[in-house]
Amino acid sequence: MTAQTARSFLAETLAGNTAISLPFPLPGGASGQVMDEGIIRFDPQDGAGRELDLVVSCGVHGNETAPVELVERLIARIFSGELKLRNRVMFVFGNVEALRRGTRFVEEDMNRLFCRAPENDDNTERRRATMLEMHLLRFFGRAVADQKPRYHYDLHTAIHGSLIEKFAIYPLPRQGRQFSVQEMARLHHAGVEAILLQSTTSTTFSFFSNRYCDATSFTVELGSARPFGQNDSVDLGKMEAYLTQLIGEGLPQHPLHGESYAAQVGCPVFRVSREIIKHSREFRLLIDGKTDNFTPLPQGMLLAEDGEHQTVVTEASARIIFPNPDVVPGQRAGLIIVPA
Ligand SMILES: O=C(O)CCC(=O)N[C@@H](CCC(=O)O)C(=O)O
Ligand SMILES: [Zn+2]
Repeated sequence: MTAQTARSFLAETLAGNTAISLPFPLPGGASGQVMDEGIIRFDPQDGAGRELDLVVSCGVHGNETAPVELVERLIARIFSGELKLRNRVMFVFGNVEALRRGTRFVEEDMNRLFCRAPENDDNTERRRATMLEMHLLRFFGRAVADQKPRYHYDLHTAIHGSLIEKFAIYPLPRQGRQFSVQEMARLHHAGVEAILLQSTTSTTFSFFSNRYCDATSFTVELGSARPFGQNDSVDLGKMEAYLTQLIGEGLPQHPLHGESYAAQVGCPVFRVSREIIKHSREFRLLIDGKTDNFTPLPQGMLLAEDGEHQTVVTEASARIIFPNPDVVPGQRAGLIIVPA
């Protein structure tokens, strides 16, 4: 692949071309390397002058294409020399086979397969999740050695309508660390309109990088899931500008005013109160599975039944996120959130 054709890293990946060698140096002076199918990393000319190391992933769900198009644009801008690197960056197209098919997953939802013991890698998504973990550990290993901050943004779009279009899930930082208001404010300036603090363990990609790579990590929901080429209504301008700044310059600092999270961050902040787990095939969600994200739930409402077990909304000012009665038993069928 030459610097010219390298612009279509996404097309090469979807075509199954993994044997890609890149010109050295790239026009802006950076070096690039394809690490694996759909995984490419770039190193700045002057590694010592960098401020942070960054992973931007997308396409962990294959039907969520707007973030994939955003990442493809960033890669093309690095190849052309228009975006000059200050920091190391690795881009990940998460579930390549699902992206080819335009489906959320092939055999199993990959965003439920991180942080597992690596045995039973008996399907496409399990093998891929293990491989992605290895690549992140390897990439961030250098930041650990150099004591540079590590960032991971896992970009998604939602299959539900949403009363708040762009929002981020913030997994609890590793033991002894706190949620950072400055990090939340950065995301708000990047177009995110609400933050969900998640204090429980999880099996998502962002939870993995947070827990095992000590990265500041977020799952970021950026609008509605649509097929490639149909994302004009998803405005990713602010997110693209933010990622451009992280790659080419460094971390913006925002003044924090006021006392509450919402005042300091500039947008509502929620915390996950409970996960609704589908334990058996008898599970019934008593609201429509297509209910918009952030829809308020009246206190006292019977929300779900699973055999004898009933889920009643006990929380005041609760809302629902990601309602999905069709997940396989054992998985989460929704989240109840409350103001933080
Ligand atoms: O709209 C939906 O129901 C799903 C959107 C989606 O894929 N969300 C992520 C969130 C991951 C997290 O909780 O960090 C997912 O379900 O994997
Ligand atoms: Zn997703």
